[in-house]
Amino acid sequence: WKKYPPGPPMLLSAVKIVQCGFRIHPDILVETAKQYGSIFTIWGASQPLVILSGFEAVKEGLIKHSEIFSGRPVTPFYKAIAKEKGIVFSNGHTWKQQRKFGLVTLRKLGLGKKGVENQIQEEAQQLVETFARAKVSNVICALVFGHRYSVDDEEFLKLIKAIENGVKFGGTFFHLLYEVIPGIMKYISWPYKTVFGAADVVLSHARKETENHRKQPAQHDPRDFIDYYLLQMEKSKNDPTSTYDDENLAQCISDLFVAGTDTTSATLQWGLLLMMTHPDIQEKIQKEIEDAFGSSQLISYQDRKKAPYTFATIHEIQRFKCILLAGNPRETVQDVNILGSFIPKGTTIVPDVHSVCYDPKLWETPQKFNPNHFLDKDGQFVDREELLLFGAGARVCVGKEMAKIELFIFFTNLLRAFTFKLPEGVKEVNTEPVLGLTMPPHHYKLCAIARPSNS
Ligand code: HEM
Repeated sequence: WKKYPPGPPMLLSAVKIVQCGFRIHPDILVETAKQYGSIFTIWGASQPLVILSGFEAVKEGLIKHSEIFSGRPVTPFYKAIAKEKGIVFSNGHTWKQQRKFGLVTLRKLGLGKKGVENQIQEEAQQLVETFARAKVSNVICALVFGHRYSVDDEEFLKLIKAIENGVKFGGTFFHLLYEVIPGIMKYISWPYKTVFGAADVVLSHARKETENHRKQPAQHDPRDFIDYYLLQMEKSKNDPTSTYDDENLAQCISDLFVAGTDTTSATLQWGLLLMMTHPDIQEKIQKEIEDAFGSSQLISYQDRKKAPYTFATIHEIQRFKCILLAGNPRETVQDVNILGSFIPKGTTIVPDVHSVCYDPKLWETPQKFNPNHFLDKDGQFVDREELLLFGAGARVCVGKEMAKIELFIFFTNLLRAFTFKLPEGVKEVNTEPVLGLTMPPHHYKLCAIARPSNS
């Protein structure tokens, strides 16, 4: 029996989870921290979970002991889905090699530079009412497959639906049941058909695109992620330590879609909802955008410096409507002592990013939407390390730069083109999140009024 940091008894943890309808509410973790301190243990579906609560504990774990906390727990369900391939659900040598390749290749393809930015600008030009998920996915399509899809392409819509279904399943009752009884599918398979089917759709699509690329090899001038990967496979075919193979490639592609679509689109959906409920802030942003770029100038990420209030608001949207239930789980790869607590090797760690977003010690008005949190007294943007929405340390989000560019360019173009209001007769909008691993708003209707200079 290993020793873990203190926390509520096993039964109490289980009761709380059941009380919440098998969907842990982020507030439970904050409440528990008040009683047990910033490092405590709760008993999850099949094993103890050590929670790091508040900025100091999360930073100490993810940044100061970056390597020790760099493992990813691979639970029975995620093992069945991702087979420990790719980036998100791999560990050790495979993870190191695939992650490094992913980062380097995304950078080569123009992450943070011109390439991907042009793609994002192109998508932003086509702002339509069904923008969010489809537009975000199309940026990844262009990067990975080398082409985009029309938003009504059936195959593309199938892919987006599959990603949505995959993400929605995380944290549900049947997900937790699988983690506790991995053999459950032998007895009841129907709850799992949709999610395994969704994983199949994404992986089959990845394999089909890979075959198409093989038929037209890039040779010396790789055009996209798949081209780079195939060249790397060829280069390292005699290296016995190589993990570059078809299965890792398909899983990397799936990872980029699944990790990069719902996160960015949920943030944008919250952004528009908050603009509807805070018309004064929306107006201020529109004025800033108009003064800086007029009504037609192409907006690039570099331009964020000319729009500090807008950039600060995007960060505040991320803080105030933190889309992560807690933070992506990690695993300790060796025994460690942090802030006086001993945590054994192989423990699942949940960095509670939510608690950091609302920590009254860090934010002037934690419960209020307030872009000033990211502005200095002269109205200039201040980047704050306490905003840990992309994780931190060895496993920090691979798409962080890309997501930042997307959020800025999509958001500014949307607000330049439209004013967002509640539809006629609607007085209120539900501002509670849909509980899950990623937490978007509930479906809502908005009224997008074309702004005079754009109509
Ligand atoms: C607003 C948008 C996004 C948010 C909030 C977000 C957040 C995160 C978080 C919290 C993690 C876990 C980090 C950790 O373990 O500490 C992560 C990992 C990851 N993200 Fe993102 N992400 C976003 C967009 C993207 C995009 C656009 C891509 C790809 C193009 C992407 C690809 C990945 C990958 C591959 C990982 C796994 C890294 C690893 O395990 O080594 N993400 N992201």
